[in-house]
Amino acid sequence: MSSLEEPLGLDKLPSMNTIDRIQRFSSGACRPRVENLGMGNCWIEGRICSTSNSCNEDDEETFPWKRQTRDLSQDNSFTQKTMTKGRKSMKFGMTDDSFSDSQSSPKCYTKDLQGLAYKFLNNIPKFVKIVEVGPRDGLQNEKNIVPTAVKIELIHRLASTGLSVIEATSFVSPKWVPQLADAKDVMQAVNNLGSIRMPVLTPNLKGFEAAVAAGAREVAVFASASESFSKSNINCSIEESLARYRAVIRAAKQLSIPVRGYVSCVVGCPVEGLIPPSKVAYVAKELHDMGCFEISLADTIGVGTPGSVVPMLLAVMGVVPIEKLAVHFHDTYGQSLPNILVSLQMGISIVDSSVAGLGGCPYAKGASGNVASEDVVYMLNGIGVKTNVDLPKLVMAGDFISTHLGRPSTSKTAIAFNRVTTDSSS
Ligand SMILES: CC(C)(COP(=O)([O-])OP(=O)([O-])OC[C@H]1O[C@@H](n2cnc3c(N)ncnc32)[C@H](O)[C@@H]1OP(=O)([O-])[O-])[C@@H](O)C(=O)NCCC(=O)NCCSC(=O)C[C@@](C)(O)CC(=O)[O-]
Repeated sequence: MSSLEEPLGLDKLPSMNTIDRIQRFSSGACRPRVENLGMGNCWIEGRICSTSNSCNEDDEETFPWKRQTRDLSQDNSFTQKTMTKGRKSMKFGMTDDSFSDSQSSPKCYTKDLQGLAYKFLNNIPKFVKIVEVGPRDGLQNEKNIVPTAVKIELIHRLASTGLSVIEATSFVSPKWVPQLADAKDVMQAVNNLGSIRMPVLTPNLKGFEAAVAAGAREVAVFASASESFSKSNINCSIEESLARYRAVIRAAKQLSIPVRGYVSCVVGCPVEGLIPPSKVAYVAKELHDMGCFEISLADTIGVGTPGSVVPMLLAVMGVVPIEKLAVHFHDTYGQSLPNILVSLQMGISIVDSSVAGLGGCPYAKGASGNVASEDVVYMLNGIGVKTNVDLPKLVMAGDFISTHLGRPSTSKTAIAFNRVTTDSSS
């Protein structure tokens, strides 16, 4: 389709000439050009290090630069030094001697880069489950009613990308969310899509029963860490909502239906401002204890940065096992990707996102679209994390719904992909 389908990855480096490689990476202050690194392919060969001696921490005789890296990493200004030197000479903080060695040994030089990259990306899970929320969170805020057939087609297109979880719709009051008043029709049309999980939002027993009648095999309940948002979104206090969800979960258990739990406003609330991490941890623990198999922590209005997300995650990780936690970011301030990256570094391996960056909550003033699924997959590809999602197909699903909505996708990856595709075909 375009040069993006043949990206330059470090896995391809052995077939490249060393000088060519250095020129490519050192020009442009180390910034990869999109045509080189398109589709976010991983250039960190052997990041999965369990099978590779090259990442053996103790193998300092074979790879003496590792000792140096470890020393440098104890220095607070390590990163800055590394980047500065890297920009100038691609030495990555090494002495001139070690660089000369590397030059005389291309293999070693490649391992230097790989090893250093591994240091930074060491803790990131090898597989991330993407929970696609576009058909629900993405569309719920659309003013013009999207035809049911378009919603169904979107879900089918998303299903063809390899996504394993697609949040299909909500069984909420149509007076509150008119856009999803066709939940029953949507669910009935997609509830047989093989092994793909299709959770739907259920705010109470009434919604749960309607969802099950329409064929839902997984549901989600949604509480908030902010009293004000709880009131404006589901018309009850946090405690009242937890009592409702206990009833939903009891009913779900009887039918062996898994229940996902959301905590909204995990960083900030449009009314209350900053939300204390302890409050988030409390609600997350309640949902977990009552039987939610997974807890999605949602920065509903997208105000979080790694500075506020890390303490929040630390608080929740203290009370809910990390493998049960998902993150859900809205991109109001463009912080979603750094927030996701830091979440992954902390061990989170489930990420919610929305195709084409659709989204927003009608009851959260200031909420913007969710992080775009295309951008998340691109980043994960780039750091060698598997998702099993086909990025070109995902971009096409985003194009489909964006065309229908009559506005461009907000996914930077989709924009870049489409630009390169257009350029290369003209
Ligand atoms: C929870 C309620 C229903 C309470 O709304 P209420 O008005 O307090 O409900 P009620 O129990 O008093 O009932 C009022 C009417 O609604 C009906 N009703 C009652 N329940 C249902 C139902 N399930 N499905 C269909 N109809 C329902 C009920 O039958 C009755 O009908 P009437 O007698 O007037 O004809 C309402 O506030 C509601 O539907 N809220 C949902 C709002 C919503 O969907 N917001 C967006 C969700 S996004 C989110 O929360 C954040 C998240 C998850 O995306 C993560 C993030 O980014 O933060």
